[in-house]
Amino acid sequence: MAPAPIFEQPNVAEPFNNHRDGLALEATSDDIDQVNILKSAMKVKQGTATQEEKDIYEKSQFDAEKDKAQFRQYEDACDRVKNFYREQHEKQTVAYNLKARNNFRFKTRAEMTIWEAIEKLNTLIDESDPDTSLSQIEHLLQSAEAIRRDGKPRWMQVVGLIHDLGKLLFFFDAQGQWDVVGDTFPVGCAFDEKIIYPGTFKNNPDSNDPIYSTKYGIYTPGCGIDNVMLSWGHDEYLYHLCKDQSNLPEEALAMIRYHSFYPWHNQEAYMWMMNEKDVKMLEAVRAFNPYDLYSKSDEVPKVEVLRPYYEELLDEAFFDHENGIRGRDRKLRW
Ligand SMILES: O[C@H]1[C@H](O)[C@@H](O)[C@H](O)[C@@H](O)[C@H]1O
Ligand SMILES: [Fe+2]
Ligand SMILES: [Fe+2]
Repeated sequence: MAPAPIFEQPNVAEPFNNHRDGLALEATSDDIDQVNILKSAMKVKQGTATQEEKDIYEKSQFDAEKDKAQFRQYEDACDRVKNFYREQHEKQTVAYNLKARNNFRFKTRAEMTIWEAIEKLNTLIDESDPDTSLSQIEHLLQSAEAIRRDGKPRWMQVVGLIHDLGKLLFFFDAQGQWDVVGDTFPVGCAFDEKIIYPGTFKNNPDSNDPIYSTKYGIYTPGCGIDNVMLSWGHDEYLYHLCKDQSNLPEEALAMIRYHSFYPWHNQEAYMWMMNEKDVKMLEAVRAFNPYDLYSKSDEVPKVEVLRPYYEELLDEAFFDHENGIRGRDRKLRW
């Protein structure tokens, strides 16, 4: 018997980002003009990115082969990283994930602009990351700048700038860092050996569950990654915020939602979950990954010099067409 749906089941028959089109339908003609200007500014067509500037799939400036040996060396990582993952792998259960999602849905934790969020995040030191000694704001700007340097679309530069803002969760409802940062993995089915430190799942209660410990668990092959419950953290949190409150195309939303799902986009685990849409989304997530990872060695960006440029991008990506508020000024619900 198929298990009952236990978490958000997006209606895959509806066009993605239908929330935007829904708004446009109820709007006045002035609003519709504004939405159209905005859509063309973002080069968004039916919620999907068009090919503009340099193709997002065109090779990045980074030499992935050379850089690979430099980053994500978990075997050599310090105890801080190893302890982080031991705790995370023990505590990310189906039960916890249901609770976290439920809690998320019925609450607004803060109202802040994107730049306020960037500044607030800056005090966090990510315990899961073996590679960066830079602050969060520097990491975000480095990623964005690398995407910009390669001539990628403006919406993708925005993804670089915001992709880790979900780590703000740490200052709200989190139980620690284990439910905020680190790589993600599905819960509700067997933990794959390709997840880093796979041995640390043995104390996760779901490892002994008769259903969750089977290969497919509560899922069916081809169910689509959007229908899978990935361990709760900064990706999922920011994805929901952007889906509801931004004008970003679906490729951007996938980059945000799956950027930490290394077992999938980097190790080819869980391929059996994919549906047709995921083939395209995997390409997008992979196109983004080098900018997240390899930009960590670039020079330190000058925040105040770069800010005006990125505020213009935010104006487009977060333009509030209901109330006519510039994206940079918009107080988002966090
Ligand atoms: O340590 C890092 C960090 O927390 C990143 O923000 C996350 O996206 C990565 O997947 C993780 O390995
Ligand atoms: Fe991240
Ligand atoms: Fe990142």
